[in-house]
Amino acid sequence: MEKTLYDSSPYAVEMEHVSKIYKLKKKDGDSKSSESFYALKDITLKIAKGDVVGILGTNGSGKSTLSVILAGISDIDSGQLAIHGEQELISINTGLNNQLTGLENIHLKGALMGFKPKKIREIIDGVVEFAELGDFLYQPVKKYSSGMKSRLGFSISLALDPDIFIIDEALSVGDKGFAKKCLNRMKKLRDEKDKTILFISHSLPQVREFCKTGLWIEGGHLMETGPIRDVCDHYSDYVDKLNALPDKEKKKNLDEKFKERLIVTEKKSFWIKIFG
Ligand SMILES: Nc1ncnc2c1ncn2[C@@H]1O[C@H](COP(=O)(O)OP(=O)(O)OP(=O)(O)O)[C@@H](O)[C@H]1O
Repeated sequence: MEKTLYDSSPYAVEMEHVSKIYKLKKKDGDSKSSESFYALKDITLKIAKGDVVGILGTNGSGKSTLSVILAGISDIDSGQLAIHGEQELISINTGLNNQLTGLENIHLKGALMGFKPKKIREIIDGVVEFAELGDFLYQPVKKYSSGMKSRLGFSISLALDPDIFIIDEALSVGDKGFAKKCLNRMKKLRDEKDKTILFISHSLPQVREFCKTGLWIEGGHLMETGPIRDVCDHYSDYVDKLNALPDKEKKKNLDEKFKERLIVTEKKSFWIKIFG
């Protein structure tokens, strides 16, 4: 992945023919073939700096795969990718260290970002205030509920002030009050700073209200990008039609989608003959 910071590119993200392949576990023990699976297939897109993009798609379509690739956590298997700016992924799986306390996690994340201790001390107050975790801050994260982890992860990411926020379903855990507070903060960032925000959510009303651009992925393919209203309408029609299908047809559709993404490679067998 090419990563260029503080450059003059009008884009935060440029992807060309990007594919991501995962190996599948064998179900029948057949050693002659190995199966892999396109989590994303041939994705070409550009995301402008300062855009707020809603990423839509049914379960398993590849949204989280895209989010970890854009966050620089996962490599691509083919194609080209350029990220212009510092990015932070905020997800349910927040990347916190479970053995450390909340406070220690803030120190660790700051240190990993290359911040000096003074700068880390400066951001701690902001994190503590936003997360509202009280004395839980001094408890190991393994004692946290998923909502509390989300609070801490979200607050740390906000304090790190990246150029690109990637929010993967992070607002679907935790209580409504905190989700509202996060959304309000993100709206402020959207309106006042030139941050790029990539927002993955199954809540269409939230996406419609918050985002400018829509990006719809289905079965690992890019279906559509465009104004958020259009993409939401088309996606919503698609989901309605899918849900109206009888169960047998739904299963057929899922099986077909799976087959389209499957890569089967025949392995050659080598026999070594030992002549005595
Ligand atoms: N580490 C992995 N190893 C193998 N397969 C994976 C891995 N991660 C994801 N997949 C598969 O890749 C596909 C895309 O998964 P992904 O999590 O990106 O979908 P998603 O759109 O985020 O789904 P959801 O809305 O359910 O969160 C799925 O079929 C999933 O089973």
